[in-house]
Amino acid sequence: MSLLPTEHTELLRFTTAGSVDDGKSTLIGRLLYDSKSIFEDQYEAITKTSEKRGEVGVNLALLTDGLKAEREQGITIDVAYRYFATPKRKFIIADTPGHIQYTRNMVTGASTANVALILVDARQGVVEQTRRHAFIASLLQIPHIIVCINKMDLVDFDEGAYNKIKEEFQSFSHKLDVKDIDFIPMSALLGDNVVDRSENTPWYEGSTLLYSLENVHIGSDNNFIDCRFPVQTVIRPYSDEFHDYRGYAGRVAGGVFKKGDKVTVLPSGFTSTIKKIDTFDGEVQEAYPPMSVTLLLEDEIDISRGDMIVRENNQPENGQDVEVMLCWFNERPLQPRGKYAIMHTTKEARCMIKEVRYRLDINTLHRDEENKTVEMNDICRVLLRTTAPLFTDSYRKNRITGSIILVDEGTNETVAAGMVI
Ligand SMILES: Nc1nc2c(ncn2[C@@H]2O[C@H](COP(=O)(O)OP(=O)(O)OP(=O)(O)O)[C@@H](O)[C@H]2O)c(=O)[nH]1
Repeated sequence: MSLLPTEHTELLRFTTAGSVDDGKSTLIGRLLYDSKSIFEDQYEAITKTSEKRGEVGVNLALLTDGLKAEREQGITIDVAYRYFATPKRKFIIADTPGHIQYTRNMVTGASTANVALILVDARQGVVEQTRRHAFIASLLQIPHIIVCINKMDLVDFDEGAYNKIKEEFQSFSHKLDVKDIDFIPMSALLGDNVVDRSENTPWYEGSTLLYSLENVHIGSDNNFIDCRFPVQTVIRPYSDEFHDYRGYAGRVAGGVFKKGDKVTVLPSGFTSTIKKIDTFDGEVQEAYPPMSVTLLLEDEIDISRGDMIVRENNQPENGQDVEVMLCWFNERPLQPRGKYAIMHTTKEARCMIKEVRYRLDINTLHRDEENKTVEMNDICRVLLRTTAPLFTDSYRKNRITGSIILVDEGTNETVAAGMVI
């Protein structure tokens, strides 16, 4: 039996969040090292660098320092992605810097994550940043949160310290919309409860971080109920062999599509039946998220990029007024009644910010309806008016059909990400 992950091994995406120096880099380094995901030569290189710097022991944070350097060069790469695998799962880590202003980094890194790791320094306890990160994780509907209570070695692995932080976190997280929260006492530096069970926390009955990451149930993180297929490309090869081939390629955003299913195409409203489902590896009988497939229909109907294939009795919202929670990314503040390009699944349109309903203070969750100036990293609720109808679901129901992005047409910069309410 091969111990290497196969292409069918489940993929889990997670993001890390914490204040500066809570130990994110050390934790990722420890995870990679103890799970044997780094190569000997990398380990030798960081051993040498640690010695040269006169550090005691090997500084595992150096493993991610290359990424840090990259990150610091510019805003465009301020979320660094890292990949590792164990025989059980493949992992993609979105590593975001912990600076106070960097809400947008977390939003970028977390929008597709299954799990968010929120680091807390055991000596500091829950701080403003912790609340902020928990709030963003709930806003982005990250299905699982693991609160990593780190640096337990500096509080003598005291159960009381751990319980106090856990209770403090729970006292505000119950107000947030998070389904699954776990707490793990650990020392990223020494490796306690990261990959190996710690002997220093006999009072802790939960699992190690790697065990949780390998076993957390992510199968139901996707929506398998409401059928949504945004058409990305119409495939119509111009060769004799395929002369009657006409397929619609894209990625399933929700539900299960089966051969023989009756479907409806938006916006035209035409109906047809699925004749065949093709993939890169050949024909399949059914398709579900996040598969990339090509659907072939029984009838010749006019379909183009940005259209959506759904079921007649279960359709998304279809309109030009869209209410969203926006996270503003740009240095130029939001322009009330400003016009932006809007991207939603495979569809592009233009929109105007019709009204800012309120700005949210994410530390207090207070809704400010007086001062509605929205600046970088602010979160606000707005009403958008689009030039063409969008087929949306609430973000709560579907993270793909429920998200939008706003782009400044002049500079081509992404200025905001939004979640449909
Ligand atoms: N004693 C102790 N020190 C730790 C632990 N984890 C990290 N550290 C130390 O805390 C400091 C900060 O760790 P980093 O991993 O660089 O922190 P970070 O959160 O990645 O910092 P930024 O990337 O700058 O946001 C380093 O000196 C680490 O050695 C731990 O579990 N115990």
